[in-house]
Amino acid sequence: MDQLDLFAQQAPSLDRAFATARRVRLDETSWVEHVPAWLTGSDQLLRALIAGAAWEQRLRRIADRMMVEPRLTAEYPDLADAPHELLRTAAAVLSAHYGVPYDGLWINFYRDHHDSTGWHGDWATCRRELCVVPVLSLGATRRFLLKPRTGGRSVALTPAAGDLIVMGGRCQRDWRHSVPKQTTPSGPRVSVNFSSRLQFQRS
Ligand SMILES: O=C(O)CCC(=O)C(=O)O
Ligand SMILES: [Fe+2]
Repeated sequence: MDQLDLFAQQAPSLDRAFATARRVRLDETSWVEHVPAWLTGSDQLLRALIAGAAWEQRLRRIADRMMVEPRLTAEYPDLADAPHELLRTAAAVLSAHYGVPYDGLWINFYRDHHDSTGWHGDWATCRRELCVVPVLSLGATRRFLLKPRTGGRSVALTPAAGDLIVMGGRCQRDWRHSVPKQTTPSGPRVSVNFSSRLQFQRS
């Protein structure tokens, strides 16, 4: 086994202290936090999810046309069905830290740099005024952008493998987020989005 394989097979470890967290205040009531290297040794998890998650090709209505989403998605409304034990541990650590009981997941697979997700707010999973939505990145580094719903300059984050992005406050109402296509070739990326039934209910 060479150095690279040894590194790739490093045992996974979660930073329960969130020591690297950097919070960006988007406006008076919205924020986003970037936690670099929150999960180290994430390579095995990436491979297990690509190989074993229940991937579906979804359609999305844009204007009056149904478009094939340029990514695959696997949804686990019940955390008990999560396709990897480490995701249940991650949900428990996030719940303790952010004070929200995460009990479900949806996972996205961006097969290469052509895959993307357009500007949106997470309506289906956040109907409360204030939500905390963690997204764990695995695999290739891609740009994660946020911009105000009413327009204006975007804020760019570049989550790498094992980084956590957490959107909070009124971010799902007042801001939009996206993962744009890029011209530079990239390998696969998987994002794990944590949901909570508590946040489904309107407040
Ligand atoms: O892939 C990401 O980092 C974000 C995914 C996302 O925003 C979503 O699925 O709602
Ligand atoms: Fe989203």
